[in-house]
Amino acid sequence: MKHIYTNTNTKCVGISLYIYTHLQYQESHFSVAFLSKSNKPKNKNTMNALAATNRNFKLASRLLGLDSKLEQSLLIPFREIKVECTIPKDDGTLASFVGFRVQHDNARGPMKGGIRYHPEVEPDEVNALAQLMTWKTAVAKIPYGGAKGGIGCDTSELSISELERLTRVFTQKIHDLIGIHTDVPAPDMGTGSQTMAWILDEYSKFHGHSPAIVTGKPIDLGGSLGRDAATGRGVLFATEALLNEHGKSIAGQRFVIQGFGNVGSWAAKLINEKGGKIVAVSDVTGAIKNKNGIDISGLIEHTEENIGAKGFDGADAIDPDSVLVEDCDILIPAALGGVIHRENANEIKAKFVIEGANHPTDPEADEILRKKGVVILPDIYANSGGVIVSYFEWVQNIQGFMWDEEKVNKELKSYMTRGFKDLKEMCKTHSCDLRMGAFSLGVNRVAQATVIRGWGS
Ligand SMILES: NC(=O)C1=CN([C@@H]2O[C@H](COP(=O)(O)OP(=O)(O)OC[C@H]3O[C@@H](n4cnc5c(N)ncnc54)[C@H](OP(=O)(O)O)[C@@H]3O)[C@@H](O)[C@H]2O)C=CC1
Ligand SMILES: O=C(O)CCC(=O)C(=O)O
Repeated sequence: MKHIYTNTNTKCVGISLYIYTHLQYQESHFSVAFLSKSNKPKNKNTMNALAATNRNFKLASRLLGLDSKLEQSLLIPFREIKVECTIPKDDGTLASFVGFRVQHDNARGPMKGGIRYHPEVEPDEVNALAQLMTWKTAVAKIPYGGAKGGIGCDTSELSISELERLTRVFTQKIHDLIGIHTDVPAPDMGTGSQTMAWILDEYSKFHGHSPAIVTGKPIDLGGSLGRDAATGRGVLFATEALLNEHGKSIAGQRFVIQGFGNVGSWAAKLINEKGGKIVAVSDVTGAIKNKNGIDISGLIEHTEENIGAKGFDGADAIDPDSVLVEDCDILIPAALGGVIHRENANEIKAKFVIEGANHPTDPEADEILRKKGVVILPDIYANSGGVIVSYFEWVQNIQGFMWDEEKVNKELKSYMTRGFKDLKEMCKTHSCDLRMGAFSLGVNRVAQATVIRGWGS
């Protein structure tokens, strides 16, 4: 059953500050880069991420008629880990960060989910994202549970060597709580294949060479062909499945994409190749618009050279806050959570919202959009392409056999197509929208596994 676990290595930031200042360092040499935030939403217009996720879970649980004890057991995380990570910065001073790994549920298999590096990483959000991973892996019907991790840090303020030291310290603190058949991390916002390579290397010092300990790693270390593009490709397949049902195709549709990192840029490229027109894009540097369609290959080159979309010649700069409400047919949020809320939901022009990001839509906005007739394809299905190909990567590592990219993409398409069919079936059975269809599909599969194991009574 689930255990609430307190890691003995965990120290609160206050204690570590005391120890270090009294050992050898002057307070001026020491910066605390992150302090745990309170249990409040980041944005006054949004519900706390965990409260919102719990709410959706409980609605699904009631639809399924789950017993209240089983409901409690499914809701409480298996284990919550919080660790202090102190590194020497390049200038010799020390900086402390707080890292988290929340392992939500393992009834269906090893827990799986990304590691996020972002200033807004805080316990409730990591908890919510871990829970979403449990339902996502179940919707995808891959043999995993759910987890998520993160470090509260601003990657733009850290050098590559500082990021490497931070990742290695974090891995040292959690290595005995993750494992190939226990909990397998992957990239998320602010992390990528290089981060996974450092985790693999550090973990392997304790446990021997272990390529399957992370997914989304470089191909040379056992990564899978197609994993880099997988979440964006999954977004494409999910969009195609939804449009097909509405008698439409990608060609000629006008898209707006918020976020131009791994998910947003791959989704843009693949949608563009299918004839979709990307009319506005944003990232942290700003937002741009071209009603005739942005040249996506040119924008990818520009972002690589200039570290951001700002200043791209082939489009006009617009207010980043307005990107979500730009005129378009399909909106793809592919950055942060809680960006669609009660203050902007009414202004959204898109007829379809495809959730590339995790938890981009606040429950109040969900309701407003539903009343407006906007169809939302929920995160736990729409962005599941990443974890599906992570599963293929893990399988390849365990088999010691590499698949070609064609096989990876073909299998991904077949998993995404099956997921959409299962999701629609659930909507029909329970007369509910796509979000509740996805939640009830995921929750039902995890509940069944829990009961069969004998944990549910
Ligand atoms: N990577 C994966 O496989 C998966 C990711 N996801 C989810 O997709 C989302 C994006 O992740 P991923 O693409 O991996 O992350 P990346 O770090 O690769 O990219 C994030 C993008 O969001 C942009 N961004 C950050 N803050 C803002 C903001 N306030 N407004 C507009 N853009 C912003 C970043 O801008 P800049 O580059 O300028 O900093 C960057 O373009 C997250 O919610 C993640 O959880 C879901 C499933 C799998
Ligand atoms: O690939 C994975 O294991 C997890 C990706 C992830 O974090 C997500 O789907 O949100």
